[in-house]
Amino acid sequence: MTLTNGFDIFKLLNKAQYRAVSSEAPTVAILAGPGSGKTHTLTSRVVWLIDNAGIQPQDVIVATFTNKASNEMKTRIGQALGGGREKSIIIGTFHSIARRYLVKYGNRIGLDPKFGIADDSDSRGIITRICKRLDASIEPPIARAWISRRKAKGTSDEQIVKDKKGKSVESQALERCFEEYQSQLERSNLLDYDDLLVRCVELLRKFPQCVSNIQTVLIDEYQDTNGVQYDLMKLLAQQHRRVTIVGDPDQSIYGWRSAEIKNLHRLLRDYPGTDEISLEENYRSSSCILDIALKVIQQDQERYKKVLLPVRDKGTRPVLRKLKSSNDEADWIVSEIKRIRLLSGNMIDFDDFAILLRSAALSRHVESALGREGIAYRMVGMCCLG
Ligand SMILES: Nc1ncnc2c1ncn2[C@@H]1O[C@H](COP(=O)(O)OP(=O)(O)OP(=O)(O)O)[C@@H](O)[C@H]1O
Repeated sequence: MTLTNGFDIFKLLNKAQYRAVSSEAPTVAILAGPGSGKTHTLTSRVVWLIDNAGIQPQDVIVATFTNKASNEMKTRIGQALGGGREKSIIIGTFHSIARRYLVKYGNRIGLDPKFGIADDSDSRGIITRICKRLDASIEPPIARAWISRRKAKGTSDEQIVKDKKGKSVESQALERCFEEYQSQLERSNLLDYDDLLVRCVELLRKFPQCVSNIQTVLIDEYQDTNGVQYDLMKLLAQQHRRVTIVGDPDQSIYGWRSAEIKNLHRLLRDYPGTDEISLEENYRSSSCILDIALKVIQQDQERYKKVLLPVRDKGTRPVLRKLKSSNDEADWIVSEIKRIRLLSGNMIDFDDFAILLRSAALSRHVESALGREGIAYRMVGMCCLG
């Protein structure tokens, strides 16, 4: 399959990926494990929908979970489509897409178009002040998480029933804090991140014509959507009900941010006839790594079952060592680096090794051990993994 500009981005697709990219079904669910080319497939589907199925770029919405992912996707789509056509596609995080519609049409639901955004630290500050003033024994971080969870739930029928049941156990102090927080935001013409989604849902429910041009909606990392994001996805796609999602239920990392694994079943229920496609080949890891990862994850009896077949060779068997102290761990890591380097006749150099830490605070012992052995190292991305 060649594009109108003669570029053949599809030649790199395997059979299952190709089927997903060119599926004629209105709704497509691509469910696959890590490193199986999900993002690559989603990007190619956007290109196919525009170049092959004739959908106009400005009628396509692609939602991702980070700005970085959006930018990368835009670049890749741009390279394939050419002619700057990617510039008209609405690609962004759920929040940026919601903000865009609210700026344009928010006055229809009584929003001042000059609204500001309360970022995390603004929200924290407002809630801390309210908690102090209320003099209730609620911790501001708990109140904040509760408020955010409440907004993120969305408004599906299941959820409303649950909310009604839950009301009696919700503490009055939290309710009060919630109300005060909302009126403070309103007085200051601010929306927090959750409000962007909630208000956009309200807008699109009342004024579906705001998205009447939208032909198709594609979602990356679908496993991380929460209730309100699901509502938003449905509303954005309400005109033609054409949705493509890619995700890996095993990789859901936003449980704490109300990501709902149930959203997958909800999608299959709400969009009967969804073309379910699994990508089984893994391009990233050796079979030894995949075997161990599967053994861990398969302990979850309720997981959505899917296969992961290595394309790469067997590789080296991963080793799990439990040592008595952080010092012992650090010494062992350094001795392993030296051993492996020696075994390779110094072909493997120090900058071929990476040591991953769950948090930067854990680096002290490792850094001392490396220092003792005179091994130069570089600390990168002082950000936690866990
Ligand atoms: N058909 C293919 N042939 C060769 N390489 C491929 C193919 N599909 C994907 N890849 C490569 O596999 C790697 C993983 O691709 P990609 O990032 O799209 O996977 P992913 O499933 O989105 O990963 P993750 O689960 O981590 O988000 C990339 O280096 C990509 O270029």
